[in-house]
Amino acid sequence: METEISERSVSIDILIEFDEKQILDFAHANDLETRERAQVREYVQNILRKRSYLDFLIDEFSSVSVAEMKPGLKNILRLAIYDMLFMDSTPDYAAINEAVEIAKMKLGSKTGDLVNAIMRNLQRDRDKLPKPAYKDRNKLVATSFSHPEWMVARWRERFGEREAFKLMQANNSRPHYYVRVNSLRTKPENFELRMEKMDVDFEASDWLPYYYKVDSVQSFIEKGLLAKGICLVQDIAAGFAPTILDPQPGEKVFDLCAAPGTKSIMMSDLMQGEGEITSVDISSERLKMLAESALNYGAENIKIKGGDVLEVSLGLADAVLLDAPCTGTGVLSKRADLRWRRDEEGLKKAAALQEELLEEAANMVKRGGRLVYSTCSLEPEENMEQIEKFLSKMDNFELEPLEDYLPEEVLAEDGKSYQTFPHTHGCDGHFGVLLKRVK
Ligand SMILES: C[S@@+](CC[C@H](N)C(=O)[O-])C[C@H]1O[C@@H](n2cnc3c(N)ncnc32)[C@H](O)[C@@H]1O
Repeated sequence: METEISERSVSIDILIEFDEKQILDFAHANDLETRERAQVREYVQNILRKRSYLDFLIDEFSSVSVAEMKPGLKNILRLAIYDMLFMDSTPDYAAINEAVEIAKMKLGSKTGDLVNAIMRNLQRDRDKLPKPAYKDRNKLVATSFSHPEWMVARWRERFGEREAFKLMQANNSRPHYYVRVNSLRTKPENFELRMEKMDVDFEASDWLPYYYKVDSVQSFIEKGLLAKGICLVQDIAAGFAPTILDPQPGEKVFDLCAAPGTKSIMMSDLMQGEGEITSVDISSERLKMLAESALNYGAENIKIKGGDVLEVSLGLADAVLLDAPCTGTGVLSKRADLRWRRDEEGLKKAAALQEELLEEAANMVKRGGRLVYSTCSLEPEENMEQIEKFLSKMDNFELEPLEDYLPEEVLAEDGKSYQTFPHTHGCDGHFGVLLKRVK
């Protein structure tokens, strides 16, 4: 019981900090055991995936509105309601008691009483819970599916309502994961034997070699497979950008916006460690992760360079990857926090930065060389519209066909870009193109 309280308590601390500072920091859980840390992640991500709906219920059952509540009380209630309604393993009395204990401990006995009253009200109506019934369709959908209204409005308009529902349902589901074998460390057949011994259910992908779909990466962490560099946790759609860049052993490659580095590591593997990858990123914190991974994965041909892509001078490369910073609307199932951190202004800013970065990246490609632009966004302004703008300014680049590299089902009709969607492809939403410098 005590550890359960601490998992819940730590989850609440993380959620409070997210409300106050927009920072999602799982380091609060560092003192817990591996499994408890995983439980904290589940709580936090699931509560963020259901946040608007949980807030709607709080408003229905409390005399104080959510808008007036301080982050402490609000997040204790969000977790308690989530526990009661969505955690089959938690009986109602335990959901209530633990929330009351945490409220008393963090905010005093009066708040404990308030939490108790609100939760008892909700428990009484547990089998006939109210449903959101706003006249404004976007508000209604946004509350029911726990997405921000601006996102709902644009997706309903672009995809139609049924399709938008499916996308949001996928964003609200627990995602599948992919692991990619690092061939610098082991062979796929040995890796499969290892997974069998670990009792892991896996499915080899027929899209790209070396990828396996798994339900959880927990046992890979526990057995130290990531720390030993045996495999990488990387969504299969994140592997498309390095795949179409197709870096060859001996080539000179720039990975701009490289940290935390999964694409650099994958490219080092594709190049069999021969040639040179210069991995650039503006974040020194994130570059530390890249440096550690490069060591773990035996990716010896990675050279790390801190700095702003708009300012560094690197010379020319055979192949350049620009995995641009973006809104991340394609990865909302794994990063539930992103939906609450993004807005339309942020989308405009991301698109403006991407435009500058792309022009700069293009200047680093030697004649005859390749440039891949990729994002984990679903928004046209960050994807194809960005490329159309680029091509209207630069007559020395052309789009290359991708059917030799990727399955048809992820390609646009002309075969010159890929875009995956969580609800149709069962993986994260990624976009990418391959550009060749022709003169
Ligand atoms: C989508 S993430 C990159 C993920 C990475 N390619 C991978 O596969 O692990 C975008 C990265 O761009 C970096 N970034 C943002 N603006 C930058 C700039 N002006 N110059 C260099 N890096 C930048 C961020 O720090 C972030 O690490």
